[in-house]
Amino acid sequence: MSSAIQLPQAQTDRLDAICRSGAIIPVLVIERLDHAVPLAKALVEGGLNVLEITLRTDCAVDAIKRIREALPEAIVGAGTVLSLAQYRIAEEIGVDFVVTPGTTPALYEYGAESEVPLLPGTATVSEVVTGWEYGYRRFKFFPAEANGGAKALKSFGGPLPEALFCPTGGVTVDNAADYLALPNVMCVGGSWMAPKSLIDSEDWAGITRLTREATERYPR
Ligand SMILES: O=C(O)C(=O)C[C@H](O)[C@H](O)COP(=O)(O)O
Repeated sequence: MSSAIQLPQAQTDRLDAICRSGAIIPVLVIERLDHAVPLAKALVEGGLNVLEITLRTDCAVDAIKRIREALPEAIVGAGTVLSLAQYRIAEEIGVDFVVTPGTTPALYEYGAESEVPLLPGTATVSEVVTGWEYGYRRFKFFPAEANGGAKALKSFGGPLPEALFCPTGGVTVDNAADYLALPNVMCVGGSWMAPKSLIDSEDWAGITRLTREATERYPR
């Protein structure tokens, strides 16, 4: 069975371009607005230009606006989108993509008709199959490590070889290799290169160092 509402192929193509432009999508929690631009610059300098800013903090929307202005070369997505209202805000501020940690049919439907592509969060095969009914073929797998890690994703590839994933949640510079070796993984997401301790101490050079370590180990 498939829904009357279908994700256009062009949106899958756009997601592919975003998810294939680097092996890693950093997932950022920005608590202070003045951290937004130096943090984004530190990551871009380390070689990552696709950034997911979680809408978990009060300043997240303004942080995205500032980063877009200061770093037009960065591809900026809104993460932790939990509702249609947040999806609309992400559209209004002109993000390049939206990421959800988990996905309801309402979010799948909204994403299929939006100009802004959705990378929908899934944790089970059933959730992937729900997205499949709306034409989705690209997904986030969250929380990846807690849900069986690379072994689980490898198993997803049996019945659903066309579904490609960005595993996120518990991914590290070391275990990223297990995911990136799978044919159904496009890239991984994670916060390890921008830990709260380094952001709080405004150690932007330290964040660039961790980012460079990751991009040198996993060049696209
Ligand atoms: O907020 C969201 O939308 C999420 O899905 C959660 C993030 O993906 C994880 O917080 C990143 O995971 P860690 O790399 O383990 O920190």
